[in-house]
Amino acid sequence: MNEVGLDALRDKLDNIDNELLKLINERMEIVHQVGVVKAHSGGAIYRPEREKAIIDRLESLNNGKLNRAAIEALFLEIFAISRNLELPENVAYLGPEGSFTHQAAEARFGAMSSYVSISSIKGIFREVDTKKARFGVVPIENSSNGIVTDTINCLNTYNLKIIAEVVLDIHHTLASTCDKIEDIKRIYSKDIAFEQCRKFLSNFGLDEVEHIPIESTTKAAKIAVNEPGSAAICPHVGAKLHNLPILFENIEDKDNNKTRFFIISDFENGQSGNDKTSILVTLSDKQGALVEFLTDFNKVNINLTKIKSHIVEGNSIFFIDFDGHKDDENVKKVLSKYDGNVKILGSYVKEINDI
Ligand SMILES: C=C(O[C@@H]1C=C(C(=O)O)C=C[C@H]1O)C(=O)O
Repeated sequence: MNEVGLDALRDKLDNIDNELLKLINERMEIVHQVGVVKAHSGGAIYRPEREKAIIDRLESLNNGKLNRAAIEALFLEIFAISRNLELPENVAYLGPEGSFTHQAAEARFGAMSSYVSISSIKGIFREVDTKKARFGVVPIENSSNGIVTDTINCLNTYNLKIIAEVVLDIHHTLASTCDKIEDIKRIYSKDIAFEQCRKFLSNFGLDEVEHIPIESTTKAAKIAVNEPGSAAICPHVGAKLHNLPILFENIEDKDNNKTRFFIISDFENGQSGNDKTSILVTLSDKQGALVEFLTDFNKVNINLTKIKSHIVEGNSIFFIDFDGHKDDENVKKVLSKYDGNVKILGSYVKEINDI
């Protein structure tokens, strides 16, 4: 292409960008007005169900080159920036920087929000409970390692709400300053990451070297970069963040390794038409109690998507997910029977990428 053609195309782009800027600013002005209405009515600024409805509508209208993922990436960033102009949002995540939870937080809250790295799940609940952070992001389960008990315990103890779920595909890398695998004498990572990469480690004789479990995979990269003879199993972003050369990508045993995260806050979502609800249930210690509970859900046509038993202070409780919103008539009906035994943890928009 000659230079004249390029200049003409760039002029077109400049004009489009000028229009986009004008329109986005106009949009921000309206968001501001919505913010004023909400301030009067006491409504929450962040409305995931409304954001989903906008993305669904845009996807159905779309006849250009953008796919759903691209529309989502663009608009979630625009929503996050709008909300942030209204009310700067502090988001507490299970740190350190670059952790999978940090990635989940950024996927939802965009680049403009302010993030606080917290070193424990309980610390995140405390941060949101004391209103130091508006939102908290915590892992709830991994497809290979199951439920995260600390998160269940905190959901049981604190009166906070799950307002959204995020599911991330989890990929691990082996990163090290060593040029040869044989030079690796020890590997740092999180305990569950060692579990998830067992086959890879054994195939390369790395099950024989010392495995040092630490609290986060990104911290593993930070340590390994300063320690000759060591390596880290960490996310791609973690290795990049600490300038640790990546030797192997995607070393996890299962290629559909996923982690589900909850976003917690202190408000409840309205219905979106495509919701999921999480509850904790204590059932009486008599024969058939669980069967009766499940049958009751079946009778009102509620699809249970997850049921996990969990022990809290010696008592068995069930963590249950089902399709529907807590304000749906059939949900209200069935839950009223178990009043006192059920803690509703939150109703939120169901993610497409399920675990
Ligand atoms: C503007 C609103 O508030 C927030 C911002 C949104 C937006 O930018 O479109 C959508 C939903 C909310 O998270 C709203 O509720 O309509």
